[in-house]
Amino acid sequence: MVRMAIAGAGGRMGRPLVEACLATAEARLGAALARPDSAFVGLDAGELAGAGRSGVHVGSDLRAVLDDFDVLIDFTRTAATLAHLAICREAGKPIVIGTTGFSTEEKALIAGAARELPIVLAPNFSVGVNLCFKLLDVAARVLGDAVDIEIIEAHHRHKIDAPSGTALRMGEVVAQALGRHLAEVAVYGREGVTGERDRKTIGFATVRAGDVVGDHTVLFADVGERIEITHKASSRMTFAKGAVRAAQWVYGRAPGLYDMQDVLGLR
Ligand SMILES: NC(=O)C1=CN([C@@H]2O[C@H](COP(=O)(O)OP(=O)(O)OC[C@H]3O[C@@H](n4cnc5c(N)ncnc54)[C@H](OP(=O)(O)O)[C@@H]3O)[C@@H](O)[C@H]2O)C=CC1
Ligand SMILES: O=C(O)C1=N[C@H](C(=O)O)C[C@H](O)C1
Repeated sequence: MVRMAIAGAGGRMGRPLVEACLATAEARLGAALARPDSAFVGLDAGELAGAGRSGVHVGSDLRAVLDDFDVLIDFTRTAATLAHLAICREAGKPIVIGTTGFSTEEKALIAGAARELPIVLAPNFSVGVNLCFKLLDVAARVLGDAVDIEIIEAHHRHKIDAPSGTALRMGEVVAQALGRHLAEVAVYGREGVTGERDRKTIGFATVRAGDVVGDHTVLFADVGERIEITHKASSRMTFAKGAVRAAQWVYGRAPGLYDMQDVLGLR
């Protein structure tokens, strides 16, 4: 039985995370957290998630609940996740991080903490997206430098980072398969007289609209044919179930930086 704490319990991901945790026989909801000034503090976390009474009330101080959980699941904002990570590092608590939008320096900080702590960091916890990462690697190796590669993603109007963490990881997967460095070949949007396309570039296009949960397409376009690998999420529960699975998997592991490919045995 793994006891889990959910950060950002009132958020779009926080609520399905609480629900997924409560619905998993081998997991227990140990704690739920929100900002100190949040109207959710004091509410029953299960009721807030629409999953019925859990007996766990939303708190606002991670240090105060350290004895109540084994693994923290954090899908919040970069600054909040890094603050929670510092506390987990002191306390030796594993952490599952779903937050996206970290800078290179912030990713290095997380990697540093993983020398002392088991951490699962993944831009997408769905099984389908992680399968797509494998398919993209194969597609890029087979198609090679003959094709133009473009990554198109769409998300809801509230998303604050772009391109999505998943789109960036897709870019890294195809770039690595082709022996390119994403930082050198990425093109983030186009405007004006751009000139002809340089074959080695990997283009990103971002759509933000309505309530789109998360769509990703990688387009491999040759002359005469094109291949599209697409994933569409229709429920956040797919991410939440994956994160709860990751929390069960990471508990008791050696320190290290893991991702969902490790959890699913896809590496
Ligand atoms: N890896 C994956 O599979 C997925 C990752 N994500 C990522 O998860 C993150 C959250 O997304 P989403 O749930 O849509 O966002 P929301 O804005 O709905 O939720 C964020 C939550 O974090 C809380 N929060 C923000 N700042 C703090 C803080 N300083 N201290 C404590 N709590 C804080 C918010 O509280 P308040 O509302 O009071 O500000 C809110 O409850 C994003 O980075 C997103 O990209 C999303 C889906 C899947
Ligand atoms: O913010 C979201 O909603 C999502 N963010 C993740 C990302 O940035 O890749 C994953 C998912 O697509 C939903």
